Parts: sequence; C-alpha cells; structure tokens
Amino acid sequence: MVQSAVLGFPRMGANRELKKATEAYWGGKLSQAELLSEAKRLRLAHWKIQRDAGVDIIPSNDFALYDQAVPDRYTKDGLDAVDQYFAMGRGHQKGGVDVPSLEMVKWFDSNYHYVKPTFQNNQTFKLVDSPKAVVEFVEAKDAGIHTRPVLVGPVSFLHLGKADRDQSVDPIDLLDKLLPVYEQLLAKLKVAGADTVQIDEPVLVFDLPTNVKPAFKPAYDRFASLGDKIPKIVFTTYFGDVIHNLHVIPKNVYGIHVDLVRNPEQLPVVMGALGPKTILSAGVVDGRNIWKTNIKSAIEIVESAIQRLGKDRVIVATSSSLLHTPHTLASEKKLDPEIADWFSFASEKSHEIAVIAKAVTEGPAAVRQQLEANAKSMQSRATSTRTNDPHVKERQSKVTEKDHHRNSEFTVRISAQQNKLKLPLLPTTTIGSFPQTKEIRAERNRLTKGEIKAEAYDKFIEKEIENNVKIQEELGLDVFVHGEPERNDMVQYFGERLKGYAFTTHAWVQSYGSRCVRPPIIVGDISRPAPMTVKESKYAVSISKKPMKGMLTGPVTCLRWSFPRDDIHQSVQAQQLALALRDEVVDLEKAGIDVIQVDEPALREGFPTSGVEDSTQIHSHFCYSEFQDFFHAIAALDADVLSIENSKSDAKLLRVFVDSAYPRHIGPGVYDIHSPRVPSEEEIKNRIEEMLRYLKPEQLWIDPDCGLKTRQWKETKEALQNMVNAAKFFRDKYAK
Ligand SMILES: Nc1nc2c(c(=O)[nH]1)N[C@@H](CNc1ccc(C(=O)N[C@@H](CCC(=O)N[C@@H](CCC(=O)N[C@@H](CCC(=O)O)C(=O)O)C(=O)O)C(=O)O)cc1)CN2
Ligand code: MET
Ligand SMILES: [Zn+2]
Repeated sequence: MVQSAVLGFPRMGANRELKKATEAYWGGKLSQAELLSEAKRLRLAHWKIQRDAGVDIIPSNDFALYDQAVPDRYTKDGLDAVDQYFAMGRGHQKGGVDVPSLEMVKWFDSNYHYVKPTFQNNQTFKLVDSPKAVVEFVEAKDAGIHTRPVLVGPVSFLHLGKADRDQSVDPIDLLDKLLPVYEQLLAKLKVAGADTVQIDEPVLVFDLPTNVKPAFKPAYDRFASLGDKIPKIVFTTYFGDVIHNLHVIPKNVYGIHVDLVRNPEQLPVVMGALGPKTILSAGVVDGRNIWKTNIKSAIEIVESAIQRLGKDRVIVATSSSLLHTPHTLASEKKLDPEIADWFSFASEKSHEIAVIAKAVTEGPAAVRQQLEANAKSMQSRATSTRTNDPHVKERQSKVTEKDHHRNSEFTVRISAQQNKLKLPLLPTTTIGSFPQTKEIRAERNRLTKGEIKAEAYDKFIEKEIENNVKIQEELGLDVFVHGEPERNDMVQYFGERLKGYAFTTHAWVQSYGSRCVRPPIIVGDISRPAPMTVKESKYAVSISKKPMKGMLTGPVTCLRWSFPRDDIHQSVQAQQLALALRDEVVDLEKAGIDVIQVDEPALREGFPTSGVEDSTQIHSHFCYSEFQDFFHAIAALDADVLSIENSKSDAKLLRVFVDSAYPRHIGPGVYDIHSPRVPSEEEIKNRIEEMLRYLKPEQLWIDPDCGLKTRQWKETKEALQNMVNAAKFFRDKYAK
C-alpha cells in the first residue's frame, strides 16, 4: 500500500487563533496556562483535519509558539521557560531583565523567517527534561492519533546558525557535541512509541561549503548504529533539488524525501542513488503555493517511482511543510467561484495526497469522481480568458536594454539631489511604516465592512499622516515618510490595486512569530489601472517642510511574497510588475515627490529601477537577508541610497562595501525593530562608531533596520529620539 504523508501543517488556526492568543499573552490579557491550552487545542484540531482527510502519516512537533530553537544565553535571567522562549524571538525588557532578541532571517526563499541560533566557542548542548517533540508525540497519541515527529536535522541546525558576535566557532565543528543530544532525543521518542521520524535536512539543496558536506555521513552513520533503539528516519529535503549533493545523501536511512514540485526531473537520478531498501517519499503536492494539484500528473510521477521501486517503497507526500499555505479554502466566501475552483489550501492539499495515494494503491477507479472533478478544474483554468491580457504582452515585447538604466552616473545624480534636498551629514530617516495602531486597523475594518464611507476613511488617513509628520518634526528627522497608515500590508496593498491579482479574506500565512500575511494571488497578466500611492504621498508633501520619501514595494518582492502563477515563468510576472511600478514611480515624480524608496526585501536577483530624473533620489531597502551573498545584485540596482538591515549582524559584514569600493550611500540599520526593547543612545552611538570603521561619513545614513509598523508609539518615539541624538553627536563631531 502506498501511504500519504504531510510534512507539516500551518500553526495559526483557521481564524489566526494562535496569533490572537500569543499577543493577548504578551499584553497581559491571557494567562500562560490559557495560552498553552489554546495551543494544545489547535494542535489537536490540526491533527484531526489531516486524519479526517485520510492522511496516513501525520506530523507532530511541527508546531511552535514562535519558532524552534533555544540557545543557552536566555536561560540565565530567571525568566520562566515560556518567557525565555519568547525573549529569544522578540527580546525582553522588564523587571530589570534586558535581553536583546536574536537575529531573524529568511527561511530559504520563503516569506517565513526563523530565529537564527547562535553558538559560543565553548558551546555545550543539553536535552531538556521534557523535550517538546516527545510531549507533542504523546499528546497526539493520547488523542488516538499516531504521528511522525519532525526534527530539524543536526547538520541543518548547525549550518543555519552562526557564531555569536565576537565568537569565532564554525558551527559545523560542534557536530560531535550536538549528536549525543539527538541520540538521546531519538531514543526517547522510540520509547514513547514513535516508529518513524522526519528529520529535515533542507540545507542539502544548497551548494554546501566543503567542510559541511562530509558532516552528513558520520551523523547518520551514528544514528544507523543505534538500530532499532531509535525510530526509523526519513531524511527530508525540500525547496530545491539534491542532484549536486547526491553523494552525501546517507544510504543507511529508512527513507529519503525529495521535492518533486520544484524539480521533477531529479526523480530518476535520486532513485538511482537510493540504498537497496530505502523508501522514496515523493513530494508531489506543492507546499509553497495555492494551486490545485494536477492529480493526473502527480499520479504519473508517483507511478513512475512505483514501477522502479514497488508500492511498498513509495510514499506520496507534500513537497514541503504546508506551513507556507493558508489553512482552508472553505473560509473564502468572497472569491469568484470560477477562480476559487483553481485553488487548494493546506486542508485541501491534505485531501489531495490521500486521493493520490488511494489512486496508486487501488487504481484510478477508486477515486474516479475526484479525478474527473480535478480534470475539469485544470481545464477551466487552462482555457480561462481571465489569465491573458494582450496589452500587457504587447508592452513587454517593447522593453529594451535602455529601459534598465538611469540617465546619468551616481556622481552627477547625487549633486543634483543634494542641490535640491540640502541634507546634513549623516542624514536620518526611517524605512517607511509607523505603528499600525489598533485604531487604524479598526477604521480600515469598518471601511471593508461598509460601515463607513471612503471619504471618511480618507480623512482619517490624512489625520494619521498629519500626526506622523508632526512627530517626525518633533524628533528632528531629516527625510520624512508619510508612515503608510493606509496600507494593510506592503504586498497585499499593491495586489489589491493591480489588475491580474485575486485576494482573499482569511488566507493568512505565518511570516514570523505571531505576524501573518495574506499573500495576494497572481492569476493573470498584471497591469496598473490607476495610480496606487500618489494621493497619500502628495498629501504628505503638501503638509511637510522636509523632503518626503514616496514608498513602493518593488517588483521582485511583490512577486515573491505573492502566490505566483505556475503557468508562466516568474521572470515574465516580475517584468509585468516592474512595468506597473515604473508607471507609479513616474507619477510620484510628477506629483513632486523628490525621494522615492523601493522596498526589495525579497530580492535575491537584480531587477531594474529606471525612468526617473537625476535629481530624484532613489532609495532601495533590503532586510532579512544575508546581503553579502548577493551583494553584486544589490550593487547592480544602482540605487542612490541603500538601506539594509544590519543591527543584529556583525558590522564586519559591511566590509564588502569597502572591498568593492562601493561609491553610493548606505544606511545600515542601527537598531532592531522586531523587539519592543528601546536601544539606548549609547548603544546606537557604539553601533554608528563601528559602522564608521567601514563606511565614509559622507556615505552613511542613519536609520532603523526596517519599518516600524509592528511597534507601539511609545517605544518608537523613544528609540527614534535616541537615534537622532546619536546621529547629531557624530554630526557635531565632524563639524569641529
Ligand atoms: N507581506 C509581507 N511580508 C513581509 C513583511 C511585510 O510587511 N509584509 N515584513 C517582513 C516581516 N514580516 C511581517 C509580516 C507581517 C507583519 C504584520 O504586521 N502583519 C499583520 C497583518 C497585516 C495586515 O494585513 N493587516 C490588515 C488586517 C488586520 C486585521 O487583523 N484586522 C482584523 C480586524 C481589525 C480590528 O478591528 O481590529 C481582522 O481582520 O480580524 C489591515 O491592517 O487591514 C499582523 O500579523 O498582525 C509584519 C511583518 C517580511 N515579510
Ligand atoms: C519588510 S521591508 C518593509 C518596508 C516598508 N516600507 C515598511 O517600512 O514597513
Ligand atoms: Zn524591511
């Protein structure tokens, strides 16, 4: 019999119950016991959804209140276990305890962000008394559901972490110290009744450094030597192919999982590299997108594996965890039914793998109805007139090389900009958003529900902008922003204003901690029916004495943080978005906006920004990524000012700018915005001083790591005041 497996399920709940409970706990409105019991209720509900969908292998330990991993540093301050855990993600500044949060970075190329483990030179590891993996396995077992626990593999855990600041350890060298903890944990899981575990080693899809590749063999040899004292291991990879690392895949594990949505071609090669008894877990249902699976094609892929390996050596699985998909399509009452019929969210995908497994086990007749309905949906999407817009195609065909460049070089541009803007040395600015208060969200909710008119909402937004301008004047910032109060989200806001997009009401996906996004869905060719941001920016300019930055989300970020189409290449979609945003840039310039920031936090490859005057200053913002890895792409963007997240990483990373003699301006974030913690003036001065070791004062801008929408006003004002004072301190110093 061919079994079906889900690799991980969304944690938030159909109505973001986990988000609401966590935030209520932080706000002192829910007790810890209530939070934990809500979490438990959600886990159970999610296991049942999968069981009822007919899934054979259901994951446990895929749940987390914030994210996985607890380094030693946070165990010292007398916080209890749960607060300690949250302190790691968001810092803690209360009752005399002051701990900064850890760095947060992108989980592969997804919009999920994980807390990066940090290691000390003399790092030791210890298994906690009641490991979460065991507790949650038993919890499911007690509810009559036998699960397969999920663990981050030892090699990935180390390779995805980093040495703590001022520490020099190469994390992978800690493997020997770490493995005994895994062995103990695996043994405990076995005793608790787990027969199989899913060990995630997604770093196998990377081009690994030469000292990391050889780490897999000793690790998995050690596990193999434990025989049946530990559960059987399914070695799990996803988000790419493993062909370039085939030789390091262990031969002595029970099963190997590969992502056949990203790269179906790797199937024959991977099968050729399996040990003689190894099971293949075939990831054929997309864990990263919302399109209904083409069941017929999926069956063909699985059948080709069965032909070579036999039914007992193949598992039908989701390509990755379903964490990156929304909970259920059933909540979407406002989607056009024609379009809704093309989608499948986590709950529906669970059903899909069960159907595929049944089809290959019992033959297609056993699921004839589902197959027919699926074929009909596929046909409907393929032939729909909604997806194709000849005007967009026509415009794309006319793009030339010239459209990719600014008119003049940076030296010419910056003097034209300086003439106009007259900024001081070390100019201060922010990244765009100011606190999205409860009042703003409630007012927008009223508009959505039709309880207030658009004019009333617009007036409300104008008031918010006025307030933001006033606060920036009081703080003494140099380049202002309007604060983005009108935006529900930096991607969804644009999705809602562009033709070719569909958007949802409940399709939330966790981005980090308690924060969620509703990625809009690209269903057809994209174009801009009307200006999207000009009204608010123009108003902000009209009431402010200082330069005002217009604020746009760049094409690559719009693409990557949406659910993209899978029927045309992503580069075509990115170009459509770029053309739409280019029109917006030109309209902002015409409306008198002298500084325009394009946010590209999801950028990993370059994309053009052009078509503006020399004297218009273009800022580009990046965050959550290891910018040095794609520095050449950032440099190629030719932005006048680059703002990058930097406060949590080593200032040494700024060396790439020195080494490449980077000529333009840079604002490396001077403080972390993910934490309610207020950085002191002293702390910010130290950070600026460190940055000045790598960057020239004429080149340096002073700004926070990212936008301030998730913060409260009180801490925002205090932190920004400290930042402005720190900048002024250095400005005075250089003036002498
Ligand atoms: N798309 C995207 N990706 C990103 C980022 C980002 O900003 N956007 N930032 C980085 C970090 N990730 C983040 C992701 C989300 C949020 C965030 O603040 N999300 C908000 C939701 C934003 C939103 O869509 N808000 C809507 C809906 C708000 C809402 O919950 N409304 C209530 C009702 C409101 C009320 O009456 O109080 C409801 O629908 O139930 C709005 O403002 O209109 C949240 O989780 O709380 C922040 C950072 C990386 N990736
Ligand atoms: C994730 S990048 C965010 C940039 C956006 N302008 C903001 O300030 O929120
Ligand atoms: Zn950012």
